[in-house]
Amino acid sequence: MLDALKKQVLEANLALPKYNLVTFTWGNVSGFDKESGLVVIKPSGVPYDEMTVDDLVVVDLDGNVVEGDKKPSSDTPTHLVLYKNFSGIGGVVHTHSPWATSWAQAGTAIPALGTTQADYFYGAIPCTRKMTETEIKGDYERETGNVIVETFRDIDPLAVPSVLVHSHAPFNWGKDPDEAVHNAVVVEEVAKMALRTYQINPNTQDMQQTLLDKHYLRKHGKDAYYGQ
Ligand SMILES: O=C(CO)[C@@H](O)[C@H](O)COP(=O)(O)O
Repeated sequence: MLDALKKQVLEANLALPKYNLVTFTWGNVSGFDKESGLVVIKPSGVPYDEMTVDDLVVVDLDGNVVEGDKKPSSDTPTHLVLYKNFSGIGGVVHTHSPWATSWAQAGTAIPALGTTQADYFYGAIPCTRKMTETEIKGDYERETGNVIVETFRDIDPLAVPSVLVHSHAPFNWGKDPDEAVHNAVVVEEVAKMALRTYQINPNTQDMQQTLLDKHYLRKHGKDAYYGQ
């Protein structure tokens, strides 16, 4: 079942080490099939260089395994909360990419300091609040999804396809697994750029609104000149 989606999800998972977004078996990618309401996700703890399409696991939105003989990713509950709450997304990626994870561990949103981030995120990449002891000791993965949804109460997840989970690492999404991985690569790049910008000039002001007013409207407004 879902052979085409399984191929996409496998390729997206194998792209994580290729783009240096993960070490060992860290991170995971899933894909959502709207028609069936089923999710294809990475098996937990399987090395990427050994992973095959037959290792992937198919679950329903309640987390029940529909197909597959391996345990699904330990982060499956987080992916499922995002699919249930962010309509229109078809792929979710979680990594521990070092630069973005550094911002997450600091509990700080990545400010938009330049046009690269403005192009993709039109502003800051948000960081969730710190999770409570109850949330952490409870169903941590499901509560991680809930705190992400809470963070996006006033943010359109289709406009800002990424978040830093406080003290943990980034989650990213997109219309499909491939776009979700693309966004994960960009988050890591802009996280690196922002950190280095502050190293060069600690007084760098957050350019978010300036970029939004000027750059965003020029490149993405009604008179957009960007792209074909
Ligand atoms: O965030 C974590 C662990 O802190 C997980 O994302 C692991 O990095 C990968 O877990 P599996 O997907 O292999 O279960």
